Amino acid sequence: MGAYFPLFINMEGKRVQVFGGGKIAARRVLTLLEFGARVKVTAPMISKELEKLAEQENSLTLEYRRYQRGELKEVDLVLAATCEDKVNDMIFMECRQKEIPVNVASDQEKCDFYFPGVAKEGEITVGVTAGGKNHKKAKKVTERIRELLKEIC
Ligand SMILES: C[C@@]1(CC(=O)O)c2cc3[nH]c(cc4nc(cc5[nH]c(cc(n2)[C@H]1CCC(=O)O)[C@@](C)(CC(=O)O)[C@@H]5CCC(=O)O)C(CC(=O)O)=C4CCC(=O)O)c(CCC(=O)O)c3CC(=O)O
Ligand SMILES: NC(=O)C1=CN([C@@H]2O[C@H](COP(=O)(O)OP(=O)(O)OC[C@H]3O[C@@H](n4cnc5c(N)ncnc54)[C@H](O)[C@@H]3O)[C@@H](O)[C@H]2O)C=CC1
Repeated sequence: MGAYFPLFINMEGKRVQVFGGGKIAARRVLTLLEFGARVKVTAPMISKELEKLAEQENSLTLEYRRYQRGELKEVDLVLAATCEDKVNDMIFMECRQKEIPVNVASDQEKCDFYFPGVAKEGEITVGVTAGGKNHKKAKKVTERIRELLKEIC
């Protein structure tokens, strides 16, 4: 497959539902909040990091429960980041059926979009992806761009 086009989306007020409340969810929720999204995290266990964040951020709500098949409605974007591959697959299938853009953290084949490494300085925003093929390289490049932006912006 060819490279994914870097579309820059207005996330202000968009409703994002994140399944899973672990390490990966926390990193991504933090990024989404910076861009003005309204985020709901649904998971039986939610990390301390996310709990602290929810105390400070009105745009973040936490739901302590498992994903339920058929539950998705009035959602603009979904991230499936549970540690259960089967659950992530079920979320993926429901999103496909309801035409909700979805990212499955455990399976690069099941991503309508990749979650980029983000470098932001003032009005400049850079998103980095290796097209699902090399998250380590994406991370390295993002870090270098962050340094560069600090220097020149
Ligand atoms: C395909 C993608 C799917 C998606 O969009 O969900 C995906 C998939 C996977 N990542 C895995 C592991 C890790 N990913 C990271 C970090 C990042 N991963 C990110 C994006 C993406 N990761 C998507 C596009 C990737 C691309 O562009 O090619 C970044 C850019 C953005 C973000 O997640 O915030 C962020 C770096 C930016 C930053 O830090 O700023 C770390 C932490 C670290 O490296 O420190 C680890 C821990 C492991 C380690 O350390 O090895 C595994 C598990 C299997 C494995 O270990 O290989 C899979 C599953 C699979 O590959 O199928
Ligand atoms: N894309 C990426 O950058 C990376 C992706 N991964 C993948 O991401 C996924 C999550 O990784 P971590 O955050 O490290 O896991 P974690 O173990 O820290 O968190 C897992 C979360 O899933 C929740 N969960 C379990 N069953 C659930 C259900 N039925 N419904 C809703 N939530 C449920 C747990 O309560 C917990 O909050 C894994 O599938 C892993 O393979 C892992 C590393 C990096």
